[in-house]
Amino acid sequence: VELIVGQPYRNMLAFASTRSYFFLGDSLRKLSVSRIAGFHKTAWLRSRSEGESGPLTLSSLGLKCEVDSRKKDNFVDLGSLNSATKISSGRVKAVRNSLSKAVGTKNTLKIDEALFSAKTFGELGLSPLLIDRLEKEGLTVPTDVQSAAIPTILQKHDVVVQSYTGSGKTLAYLLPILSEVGPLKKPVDGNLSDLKPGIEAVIIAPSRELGMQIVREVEKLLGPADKKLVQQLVGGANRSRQEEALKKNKPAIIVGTPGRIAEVSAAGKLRTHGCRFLVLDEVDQLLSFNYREDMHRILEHVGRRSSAKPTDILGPLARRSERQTILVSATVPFSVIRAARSWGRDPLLVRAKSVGPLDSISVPQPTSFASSSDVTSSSGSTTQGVADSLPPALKHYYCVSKVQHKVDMLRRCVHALNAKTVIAFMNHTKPLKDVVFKLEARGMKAAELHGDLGKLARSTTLKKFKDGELRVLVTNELSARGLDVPECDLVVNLDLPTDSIHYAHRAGRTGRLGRKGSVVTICEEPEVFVVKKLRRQLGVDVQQCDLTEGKLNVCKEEEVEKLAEAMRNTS
Ligand SMILES: Nc1ncnc2c1ncn2[C@@H]1O[C@H](COP(=O)(O)OP(=O)(O)OP(=O)(O)O)[C@@H](O)[C@H]1O
Repeated sequence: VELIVGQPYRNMLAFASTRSYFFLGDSLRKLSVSRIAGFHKTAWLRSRSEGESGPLTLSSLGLKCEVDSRKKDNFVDLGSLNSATKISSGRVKAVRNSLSKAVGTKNTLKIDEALFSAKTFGELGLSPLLIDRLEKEGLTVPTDVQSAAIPTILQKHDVVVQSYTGSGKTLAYLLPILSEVGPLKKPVDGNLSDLKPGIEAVIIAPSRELGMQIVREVEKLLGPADKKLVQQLVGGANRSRQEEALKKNKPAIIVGTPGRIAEVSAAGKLRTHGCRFLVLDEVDQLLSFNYREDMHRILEHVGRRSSAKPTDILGPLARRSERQTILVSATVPFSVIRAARSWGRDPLLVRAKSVGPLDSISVPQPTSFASSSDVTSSSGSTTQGVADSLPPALKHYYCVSKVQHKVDMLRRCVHALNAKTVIAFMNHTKPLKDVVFKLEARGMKAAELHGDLGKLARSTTLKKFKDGELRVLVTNELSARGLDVPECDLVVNLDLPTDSIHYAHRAGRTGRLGRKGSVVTICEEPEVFVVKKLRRQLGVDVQQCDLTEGKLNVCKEEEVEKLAEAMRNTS
């Protein structure tokens, strides 16, 4: 079945989540060579060679419409499933109300509500109880990716959900699950209390902070009386307490990190064979080497085995399980597509305005560059065409600086853009402290955030940053995915990201929900070619700028070469 969402309106941007994470803990567990070797025979092995492939990403909004209309012959209008409605002034008002309710008074950056989908949650086939809950939470209008994903998941398809950062992917998979599982599910023959015992959904996230964020979203929807029906199994927390809670609360939904879930499962304390849903959030991250053994176990144990026999070629992971497999990320390299084909049954690719078979996707050619030796690509591959994973409202700049002036450049950049909430990325942990020291010395409130800090220090720093007590958060790659601070209006790359995927996730920390945001990459002169390469891969205009007289000035094309020449002469 090939479908296209009949939405006449432009893409949406969802709310700010508080997804933040660091890759300490259970991802760093030792791997068994023999397990990995066996594992390599499966889809994982194939994912290794994915440097030869590119990501399948969202088109920018304007381009998207073109792509959709070109592919129209191959797609069916989702509007036939859900009568498309026009956004009336009343609808816009409802969205505005919904947003202001949900955003609260703290957020000052403007959200473009016109980018929200025209549909209401009520039109998507969700359970009435769930719709009531959503309304109570001030959520009435689904984002485009939710409009596309919810009916598709409810129709029991395996899916890969892809849309740009901050576009509401979490609810896009949580809502159809909660519509089928737990106390908010659709009544069966009018019987609301038809609750099945046992775990019905397992959601995996690559870090404990991200896992906890998802838990909080589920708890919010379940309400205080039923919040124990979701159980976290994240690393860094007391395992025996988690196991006790499992026994006592008999949760329907498990959210956790690969290491901890695999551990508890291996200890025989987690019964997931009756599980109906398996979600891998930030799936391309979960395909990385560190998670292989744990993910292998999870894929093997979640969901009842169907009678289908494994094929010799694909190995045990190819065995079809009766669970529904949902893979989610803003960036979907070919490794994800391959994994989806191996683990799912005729999976569909769900994007903001379209739903189609994975086979309908053409795979871009490989591109790759490495600028840092100890930062690995999330998927083990670099890819091209990730522009569709970037929030469309973002503005991208780069400026050239000598390495010793970078922090000063960052400070000037913050002032020039009058940025209030800034995330500065570096590739390594060690220099973060020095940057903080220099910023503080110049009167700019800053703090470092990385996985080597203790749990308490991390949460305190993050809270301070979210509360506006810090202006600049200096962090490393580990914060690039999931960290959600809606007020973040500037991302600065003090070191070049490893590849376009890393750029996209770093950049995605700002400009969430259609808010304004800028990304400034500060690079040395010899690195300019890398930025230009990134610019090509991203398909966005990364303009060269300089910072003089307290202003960010975009360099005119003819001046760019002169500046480069001047830099070469002074060095
Ligand atoms: N329809 C909606 N209306 C209002 N708020 C929404 C809606 N859908 C989601 N949100 C809120 O938007 C926030 C961001 O959504 P979410 O974290 O799912 O984005 P995402 O696409 O997963 O981003 P990322 O890829 O960066 O993780 C969440 O806090 C969620 O509560």
